[in-house]
Amino acid sequence: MRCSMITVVVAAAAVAAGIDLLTFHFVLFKSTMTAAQPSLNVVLVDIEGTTTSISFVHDVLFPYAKENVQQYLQETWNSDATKDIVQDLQQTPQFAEWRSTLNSSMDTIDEPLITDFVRYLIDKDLKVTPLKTLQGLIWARGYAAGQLKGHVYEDVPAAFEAWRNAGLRVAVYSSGSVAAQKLIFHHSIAGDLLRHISAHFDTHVGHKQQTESYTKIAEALQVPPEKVIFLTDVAGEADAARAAGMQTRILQRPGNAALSEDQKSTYQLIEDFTSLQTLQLS
Ligand SMILES: CSCCC(=O)C(=O)COP(=O)(O)O
Ligand SMILES: [Mg+2]
Repeated sequence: MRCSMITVVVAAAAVAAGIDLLTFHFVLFKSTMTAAQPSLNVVLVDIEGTTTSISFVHDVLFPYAKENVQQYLQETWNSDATKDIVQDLQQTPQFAEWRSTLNSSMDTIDEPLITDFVRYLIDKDLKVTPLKTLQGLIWARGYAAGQLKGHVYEDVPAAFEAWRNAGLRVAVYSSGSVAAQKLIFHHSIAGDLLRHISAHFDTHVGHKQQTESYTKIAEALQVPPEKVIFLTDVAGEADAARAAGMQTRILQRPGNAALSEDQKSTYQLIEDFTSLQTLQLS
C-alpha cells in the first residue's frame, strides 16, 4: 500500500518533470526486475551429475581406482599417509560389518584384505572419507601419467568464466576429496579450470545431505547462506542446502537420476549452466 502510494507520487513527479509515463513504467519495471534478482556472492557446484557426467565417475574413475588400488597399497604400505588411511578405514562402521561377512577368520590387516575392502566400498559407492582420500591419491597417478582427463560438460568453462567476470566466487562441494576435485578441474578435457575455483569442500566438512555441512560451508566462505547458490543433481542435497538457507538449482544432465513429481515442483530445474551465465554479484 505504502509502496503503491510512493509509486503514484513518483509517477506524478515524473510527469511534471516531462518524463512520459511509458518511459516511467519501463524504468520502474527494470528496477523491479533488478530487485527481484537473487542476492548472490558464491556459486557452489557439485561435481558428479552437475559439472561432470555420472558415467565418467562410475565408468572411468571408480574402475581406475579398483584396478590400481592393490599396486598402490603395495608400493606405499609403509608410508605415513597410507598407514593413516588404513587405520581410518578399519575404524569405519562398514569395516566390521564387511569383515563379519567373510568366511576367513584371518586377523591380519594386509594389502589384499584392504584392497578387497576398498573394492567393496567402491562397488557400493559408499562416500567414506578415507576411501575418498585414497581414491584421490590413486587418481593422481592416472592424471600424472596422462591416463585420465577430467570430464566436464561443454557449458561449464563458459559459466565459470562468466561468474568470475561478474565478481562471483566459484566453490566446489563434492564427496570426492579436495585433492581429487583439484585434479579433475586442473586436468579437464577443457583445459585447466582450477584457476576459476576459489574454495573446495569435501566430506571433512560433513555429508552432503546434512544441513549442518552447508551452514559450515557458508561460515567458511564468510557469507550468509542466502548469498550462495548450490547447484546439484541430488534432491536430498538440495533439501539440505535449502534448509541451511542457500538458493538451489537441480541439474538434469543426461544420465542423471529421475526426480519425483514432488521434487520437480519443489525445485527449479535446469538442463545445464547456460541460463545461469548471467548471474550477478549482488
Ligand atoms: C572429485 S571427482 C570424484 C567424485 C567422487 O568421488 C564422488 O563420489 C562424486 O561425488 P559428488 O559429491 O561429486 O556427487
Ligand atoms: Mg552429484
